[in-house]
Amino acid sequence: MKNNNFQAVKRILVIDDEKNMRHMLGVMLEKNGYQVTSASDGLQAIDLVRKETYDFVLCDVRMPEIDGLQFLVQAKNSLGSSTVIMMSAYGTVEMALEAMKAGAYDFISKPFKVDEVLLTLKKAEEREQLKAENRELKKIIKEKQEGTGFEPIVGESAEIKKTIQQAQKIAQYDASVLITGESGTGKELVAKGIHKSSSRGNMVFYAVNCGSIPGELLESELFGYVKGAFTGADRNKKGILELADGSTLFLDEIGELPLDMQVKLLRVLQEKEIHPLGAALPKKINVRILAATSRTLEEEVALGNFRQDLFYRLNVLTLHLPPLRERTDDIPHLCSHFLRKYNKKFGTSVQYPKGDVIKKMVAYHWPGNVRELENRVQRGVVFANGDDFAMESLQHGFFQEGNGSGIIIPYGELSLKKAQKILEKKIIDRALKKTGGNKSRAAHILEISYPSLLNKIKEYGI
Ligand SMILES: Nc1ncnc2c1ncn2[C@@H]1O[C@H](COP(=O)(O)OP(=O)(O)OP(=O)(O)O)[C@@H](O)[C@H]1O
Repeated sequence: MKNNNFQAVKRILVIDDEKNMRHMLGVMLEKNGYQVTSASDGLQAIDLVRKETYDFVLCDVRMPEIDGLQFLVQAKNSLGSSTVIMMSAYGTVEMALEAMKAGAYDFISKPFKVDEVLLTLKKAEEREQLKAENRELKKIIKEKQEGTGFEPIVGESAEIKKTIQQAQKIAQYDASVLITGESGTGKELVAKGIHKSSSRGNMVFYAVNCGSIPGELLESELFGYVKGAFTGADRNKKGILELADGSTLFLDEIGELPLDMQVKLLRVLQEKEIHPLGAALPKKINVRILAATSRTLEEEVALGNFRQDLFYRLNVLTLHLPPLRERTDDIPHLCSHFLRKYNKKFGTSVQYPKGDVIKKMVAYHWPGNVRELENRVQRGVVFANGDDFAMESLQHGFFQEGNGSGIIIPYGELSLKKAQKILEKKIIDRALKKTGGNKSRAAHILEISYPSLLNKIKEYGI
């Protein structure tokens, strides 16, 4: 584990095979306020930079075992933002220049004066400070130009504001996220926001719906394959996990992922590596997984459809998107937003729906959530009469539940048992609709136990 703690004192690693040189540099640098660590060869230095973070590395060019250039190449991934300065003796300047091409900041020629070393370090420090300021300014400009990534999410309700606040926090941690919520509540929109406002925000956002790819294609789509892996594999193909290397992958409907794929995904999360079909060796990748589900994964775990270990892995940072019926304050804002969107798209100027329609919309249970609202507004614009919103697009289906009980007992049925079953089936149906398929909440509304609801669902084939 790297120690990346903030340090006010600058840390420096001196790599030189000459003991006297290490000693002289150590004394001189410590006297000037640096915290010095020494390594007598490149291999030992690689080990050190893997474990610790250094602000500067002063590295001799010519050394036994591996030379300074080889050290630079082999330690590249571990050096991070360390500034490397090469020390070259007579005859190794060429190599020092090569090292600069490979990423070293500067070189100083041996023998050098103490001031020369200090001046080079000072220059490098100033450059680092300028770079950091530049990064900060770029970030501010980017945020000003593009916003934080959550602007497309419309809503003024306390619920959605809280969700966005949580999402903004979550975005800063480079960990997997599980986003739950009924279909159409905006899980993908929030995932995009998390990606955009994260450190990976400049990269392309990748998304896959696990339920929409046939099982037999899923593995090659996600993990890729090498030429000859199976009949028809006439070239290497990168999977989406590899394409998303360095970026974010949104896995929608993760609950639909077949069990064998769940094992493979767990490996991605644990080992940070993928194994393309037919490949001899695994490949290291660095992808941030944002998974979403409209199912209750705890239930899927209990039913044996979802691996518990994968669930725990994903369930570290979670975000729940409340259904639209639980944040009805958003309805008028969303309605205006979609009206503007489709007026712009179709070049129309359809007016906001008149009358007490908003009241009715607020009372409706919105099983398809924001997506349903968007579709209804779009239809209202398309079928508008002049500038008058087509009201039937909003009203259709709104009052279905109010038209009588909707429960039909066959004429002449005298068995109380059978009538009770019909009634039970209908009420369970209704409760499941009301909770968007969430069985534990449905059981609560129905005032029966969860296992009893599962039994009835099975019995009635719901
Ligand atoms: N708060 C919101 N503001 C604006 N548009 C929204 C909002 N929430 C959802 N939408 C829109 O509604 C549609 C559905 O959203 P999205 O695809 O993000 O939902 P989802 O929860 O991922 O759905 P599913 O589970 O079915 O994939 C999209 O067109 C999205 O842009």
